[in-house]
Amino acid sequence: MTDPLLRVENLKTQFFTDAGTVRAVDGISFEVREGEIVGLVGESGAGKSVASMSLLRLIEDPGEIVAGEITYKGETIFGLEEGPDGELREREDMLSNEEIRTQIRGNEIAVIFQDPMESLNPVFTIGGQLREFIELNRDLPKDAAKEEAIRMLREVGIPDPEQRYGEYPHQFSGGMRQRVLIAMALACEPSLIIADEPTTALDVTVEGQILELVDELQDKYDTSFLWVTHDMGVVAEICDRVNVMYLGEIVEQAPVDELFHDTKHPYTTALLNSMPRPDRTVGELEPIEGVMPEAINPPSGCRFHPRCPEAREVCQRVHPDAREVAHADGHPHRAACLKHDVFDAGYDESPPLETATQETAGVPAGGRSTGGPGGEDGATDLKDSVIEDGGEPTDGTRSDDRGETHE
Ligand SMILES: Nc1ncnc2c1ncn2[C@@H]1O[C@H](COP(=O)(O)OP(=O)(O)OP(=O)(O)O)[C@@H](O)[C@H]1O
Ligand code: NI
Repeated sequence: MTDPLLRVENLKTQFFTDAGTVRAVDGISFEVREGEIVGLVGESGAGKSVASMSLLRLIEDPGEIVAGEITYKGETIFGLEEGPDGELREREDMLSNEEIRTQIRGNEIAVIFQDPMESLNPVFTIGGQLREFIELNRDLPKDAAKEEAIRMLREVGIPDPEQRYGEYPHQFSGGMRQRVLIAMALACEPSLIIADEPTTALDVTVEGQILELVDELQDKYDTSFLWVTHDMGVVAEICDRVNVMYLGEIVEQAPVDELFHDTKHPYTTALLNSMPRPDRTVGELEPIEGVMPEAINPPSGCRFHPRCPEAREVCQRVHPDAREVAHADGHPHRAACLKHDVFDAGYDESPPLETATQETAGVPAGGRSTGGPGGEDGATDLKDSVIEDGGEPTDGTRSDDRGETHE
């Protein structure tokens, strides 16, 4: 296999606040290969945005990348080595801020954020901003840049682009503005686009259209994406492979079909069970019990154990790293859960823990069995629907969960 486009190894990003050290990203490893759409999914506060900002070294004070390695096309975006004094220092071959700004950002790796109004200036026309961006980044004369801007607007499905070119951001709908940002991201033909919840603020129909557009453009330009979302429905729609994040860690990593059909981490199961689906009424949804703890003081052992229906005593003590538990489509399926044999942690012999989830899960109406050896029926349920209904696992009900899971 060829080298991945982007390789992230054991990345740690922390914020040094008065209240303590926030371990926002705590040792994550993943790759994005050429032409892939890779998901980063998890609840609010999991560390998805901090992880994606770290990739372009956009973390600001009091935050800092404290460990790990980020490699893009063989270039070191971040890396540490031990200096002569024994202290860690930045590696010599690490790109400078200037190099990141001029050679990587925009040209090689573009970013699309959730709120287009943050990226678009309200006092300049859409076309003017896009043209200027193209002029600066592609070294084209004004006329050619304008032509290219109009072409890009058409490419992302803005009707009547010559006309809309002269309009201001407030004259565009949310979905149209997001299309403009996609045009801007694509304008320099980057190899990788990092998209941080770019469709979260949109209604479901518009979101669907944008996801379709991304799929099309991805096919055409062979751009790779790192797609950040809290929504498993979005993951099912566009991702090839997915990383599930919980409290700063990647707890499961697999090709998307494999993740949905053969879920290996109870947190992923919980995320999938909390996802609206056409075959379920809202009343049948099972919200994940409890709230994610603070990243300042994460729980001992497995960080998910206080909320996990399958937690055993050992899960309080032993911290699982993500290990390969299966292999699918030429990719490893990794999970950080002690119940798997590869951990050899004595899970089977360990007494079940009384977690909040297990107490409430006993209520018959919930339909979910208590933890213990047979506690995987959540996952079994899911096998029947999500993928089999043709990649449309969600419907109009999806917007319902937005307010609750994001912000
Ligand atoms: N500037 C900052 N100072 C202190 N803590 C921060 C800062 N930025 C982020 N954090 C913390 O880092 C952790 C991860 O935040 P992050 O924004 O990456 O989560 P997320 O997964 O993107 O969530 P969401 O879905 O809400 O966007 C959180 O605990 C957050 O409070
Ligand atoms: Ni975020």
